[in-house]
Order: sequence, then C-alpha cells, then structure tokens
Amino acid sequence: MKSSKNVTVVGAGSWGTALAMVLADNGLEVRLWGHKKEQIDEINSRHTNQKYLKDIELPQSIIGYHDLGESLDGVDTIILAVPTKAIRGVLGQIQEVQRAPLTVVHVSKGIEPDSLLRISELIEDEMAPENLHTVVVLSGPSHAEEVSLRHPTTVTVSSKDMKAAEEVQDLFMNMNFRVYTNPDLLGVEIGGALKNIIALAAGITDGLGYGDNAKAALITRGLAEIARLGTKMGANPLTFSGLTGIGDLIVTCTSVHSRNWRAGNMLGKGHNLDEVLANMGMVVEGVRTTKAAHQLAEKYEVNMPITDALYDVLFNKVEAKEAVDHLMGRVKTNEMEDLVNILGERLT
Ligand SMILES: NC(=O)C1=CN([C@@H]2O[C@H](COP(=O)(O)OP(=O)(O)OC[C@H]3O[C@@H](n4cnc5c(N)ncnc54)[C@H](OP(=O)(O)O)[C@@H]3O)[C@@H](O)[C@H]2O)C=CC1
Ligand SMILES: O=C(CO)COP(=O)(O)O
Repeated sequence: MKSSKNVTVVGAGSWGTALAMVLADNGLEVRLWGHKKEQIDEINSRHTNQKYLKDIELPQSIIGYHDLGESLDGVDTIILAVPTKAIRGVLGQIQEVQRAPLTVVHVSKGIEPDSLLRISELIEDEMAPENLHTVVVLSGPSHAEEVSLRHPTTVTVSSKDMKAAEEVQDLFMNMNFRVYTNPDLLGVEIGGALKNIIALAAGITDGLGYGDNAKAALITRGLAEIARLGTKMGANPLTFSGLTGIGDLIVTCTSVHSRNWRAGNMLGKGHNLDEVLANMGMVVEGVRTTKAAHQLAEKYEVNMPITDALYDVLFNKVEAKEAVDHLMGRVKTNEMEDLVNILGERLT
C-alpha cells in the first residue's frame, strides 16, 4: 500500500482506464467516472471495459461511478482523461458538483483550435480560481493497451508547481510505470500534442506504401518543426529530445496501437476523413491539433511544412500523394538553420 489518497479518474476511455489500473496497482482505491451507465455497470459487475481495453481484467479496487458528484466526494486530485474537445464541458460539470479545490492532472494531448490554448491553459481558463488548486500534465510514449498489460512504460510529469508534479510522480511510479519530472510545462504539452500530427502523416505514407525511409524522414523532420515552433513559443529545445518529444513520436508513428497512425493509414489507402473518423470509435486528436498547429505556425511565423501538407489533405481535399510530392519538391534548405536562428533570436 503506497498511498491513502482518494483519486478520481474522470473519463473511462482507454487511457483513463489504463491509468486507473496503474493507481490501483499502487494500492489506491480508484474511482473511475464515466458518462455511460452501461459501461460503468460493466466495470463494477464484470471488472472489464471491453470497448476500450479488450480482454483486460480490471483490479477490483477500481470502482466505477456514473454520478460525478459522488465520484468527487472527499477527493482533492482528479486525473482528467477525456479528449481535448470534451474538456471544457466536463470541467463545467465538475464545477457544478465539486466541494473543494482540485489538483487536476491532465493526460490529454491536444491544443484548442482558435483560442490556441494548451490544455493546462485551457483548464485555468475554464475553472474558477477557487475551484482549482493546481494543474499537472502527465505525458509521454504510452499506449493504453501496453500499460494495461503492465509492460514497461516511461512518462513525464510537469507543472508550474513542481512540488505538485513530484507528488503525481510518486502517485503513479511503480516497477512497470516509470515517471520522470521536467519543469518545461510548455515543451511537454507542445511535444505531446503535436506528435499526433506527425503520426497521422506517418500513417498516410505507410498507407501509400512508401516504407521506412519516408517514416524516418517524417519522424526527424517532424521533430524539427515541432522543436522550431515549441522553441519560438518559449520551450526548452532539449525537451523535444526527451520522452514527450522524440519518445512519443517514435511510439505513435510506429505502433499499430496508435489511433492517429491508423487513421492516417486509412487516409493513405484512399478513404475519406469522415469515413475514417466514423470507423475509429475512439478519439483521433491529431485532426483538430493539425488545425491548431497550422494557426500557431501562422501566429509565430514558423515554417511547418509537414503540418501544412497534412492540413491540406485533411481540410482542403488535397490528395495524399500530391501532398507528399509537394513536400519533396520544395526549394532546397538547411537541416538546422531555422532552429539555430530561433535560438539566436531568443538570446538577443
Ligand atoms: N489511449 C492512449 O494510449 C493514450 C491517450 N492519451 C490521451 O488521452 C486523452 C483521452 O484519450 P483516450 O482515453 O485514449 O480516448 P478514448 O477515445 O479511448 O476515450 C475517451 C473517453 O472519454 C469519454 N468522453 C468523450 N466525451 C465525453 C464527454 N463530453 N463527457 C464525458 N466523457 C466523455 C468517452 O466516452 P464515450 O465512450 O461515450 O465516447 C471515452 O470514455 C486524449 O487526449 C489522448 O490523446 C494520452 C496517452 C495515451
Ligand atoms: O499518445 C499516445 C501514445 O503515447 C496514444 O496515441 P494515439 O492517440 O494515436 O493512439
């Protein structure tokens, strides 16, 4: 038994359920809130969540809740595990029923289009200051399917309040789930969100049958454009060589577990976006994030050719092959110069 803390996981999808398992393995009685009654009944009676984690037996110490107020009773920390586009609505519901300020540990990977807020900023924007103690992000290369099988996984936590981040590190850390800290909140959130864009693109080139050279190019040049934008926004460029940068890019661009990769793969094979999203049955964060990143690139005047190409495929009906041809046919350039210039600007 590691902790007597009461924790509620808000969102009973793949990631919320897998994280609830980590906390249960650490000796906590975990409350798992979901908005679908049948699913909560399944969690409590059969100790499974078949739609999201097929054939996984959940620990009995995970208790499903359908009543949000009840799930938050006596709780000071929540793990917020819903898709980015559901966050404002769910926080609205939480604020109607919460009785004490909350530490919100968010695990979502996205950026809100138009407002261009990162998730920690979105939470601060949506929650009244008296309802919010602090925000911590947990992010990194971590497919729920593998975490639920207790396979070795590493993630990073970050916050403006690093003491709170360290408490979250202690809460989750175990022999299968190793948690690091990184004080660069902006870099951690940007890396986690933008890797989904590159995973969609990697799925597309795999769907087109282009193979490993193309994928390696996407991962490394994708990292270059994520690092350019993140560094211009104020992140530590070294964060992008860590778990929430290259780490999450590798896992998402190369794994069949990735919904972003799978969606891209179907696009590359010629299916249209509506068809792909309708078939997925789970969130594909990279689609909305592409819109947000396209807007961020314009705002910060950063060159993001892969993001632009994907934006055209998703929203301007450009054929995937045509987008790749366009990327390959751009004017010659230097591999590192843009990032070096951005770093130089920051020093002056
Ligand atoms: N899956 C993974 O391996 C990882 C996911 N993440 C991130 O975690 C976040 C959540 O993803 P994930 O769990 O995978 O997504 P899933 O699609 O697996 O599950 C999302 C869950 O949120 C619920 N939900 C959606 N909208 C609402 C709402 N308005 N109110 C209440 N519940 C809602 C869904 O309910 P319903 O069943 O009704 O749709 C579902 O239970 C994403 O940002 C993702 O990028 C991060 C790391 C790993
Ligand atoms: O973020 C993830 C792994 O780190 C999950 O990626 P997908 O949302 O593409 O499945």
